[in-house]
Amino acid sequence: MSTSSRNAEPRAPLDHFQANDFSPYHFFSSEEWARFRADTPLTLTADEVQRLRSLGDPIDLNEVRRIYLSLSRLLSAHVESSLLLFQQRNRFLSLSDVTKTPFVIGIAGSVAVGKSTTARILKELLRRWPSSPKVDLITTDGFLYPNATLIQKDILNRKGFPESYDTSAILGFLAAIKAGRPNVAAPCYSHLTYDVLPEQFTTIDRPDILIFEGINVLQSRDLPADGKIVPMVSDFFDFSIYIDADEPLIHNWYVNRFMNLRQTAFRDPNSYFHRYAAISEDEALARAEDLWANINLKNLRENILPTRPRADLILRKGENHLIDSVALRKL
Ligand SMILES: Nc1ncnc2c1ncn2[C@@H]1O[C@H](COP(=O)(O)OP(=O)(O)O)[C@@H](O)[C@H]1O
Ligand SMILES: CC(C)(COP(=O)(O)O)[C@@H](O)C(=O)NCCC(=O)O
Repeated sequence: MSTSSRNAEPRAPLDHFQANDFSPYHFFSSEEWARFRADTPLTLTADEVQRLRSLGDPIDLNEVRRIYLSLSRLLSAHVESSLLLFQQRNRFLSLSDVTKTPFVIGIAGSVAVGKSTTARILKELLRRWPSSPKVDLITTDGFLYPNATLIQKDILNRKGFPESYDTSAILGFLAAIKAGRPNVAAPCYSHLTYDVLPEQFTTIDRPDILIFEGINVLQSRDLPADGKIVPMVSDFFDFSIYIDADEPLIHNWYVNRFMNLRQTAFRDPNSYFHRYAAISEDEALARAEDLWANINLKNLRENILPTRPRADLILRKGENHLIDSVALRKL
């Protein structure tokens, strides 16, 4: 069937999900993936998983066992190899007294796909490894320009698009982390006030592992006209994960979450969306659909999904947020 109509839904490019000899990925069903956990112990309880999950994300202990234990085992192998390589390079360069800098894991994907849950579950699993590494988690929303700046630039309705982030600040933050600097400050964002929190920072002090999560972490920058060489955010990553799902599913998760937030967070008078707690269900639904279609879906198609082929690992979700397949980049 031809899809030449201008109104036709563009199809997500799923080519790298079709296993073939030329694909840079290995593909696994969730059942195949689950077997790679081997004897990795389950170190989280059902209560802990419930506390870690975001609103609307039904992840449970079974999903942690099925998907996250294999991931934890794989990441453990990567962290170990990175340490080994670091030691071998120091021997090669006759360096002593050099401290290993953090292993950085990037997590990308659409708004409302469940990146925060994945990031929090991973953080807890990794810090419970026998070596007890120090694991920190930072989200890129703190690096959004404050609403006042977005309004001044007339791009409040482009929140989440590349131009709404202070990318130089992100690069500066990651460069400092990778240089092993102590007490590196990251700005904080509040989904309640829908704005960056002025003068509020999280301090990151030389963790063993840093998880860096956000819709934009695998994006490249336009090359500056002055020919200056600029790194990409992902140049600082040792491993990257993309959380994937079909558009209609993410659309449902976004709209359902918005409607659920009306009964919870939006009731708080400090919520930026407080006014949507009081309007009719139909009006609220129309607002959620509008935010999805005109901001988040647009951003997914234009700026987020195109970064998927850069990920080392793709976790693809089906109905109910359950991961149904996994793609792992071949080495
Ligand atoms: N308007 C809002 N008010 C309160 N919490 C929100 C709001 N929007 C999103 N959240 C919460 O913020 C977190 C991040 O959501 P989001 O940025 O969409 O990424 P993801 O769903 O991929 O984790 C989630 O825990 C979500 O439930
Ligand atoms: C802050 C966000 C860009 C999400 O960033 P994320 O934490 O997913 O990296 C998003 O939640 C957002 O505010 N989008 C703008 C449209 C909306 O209000 O949903």
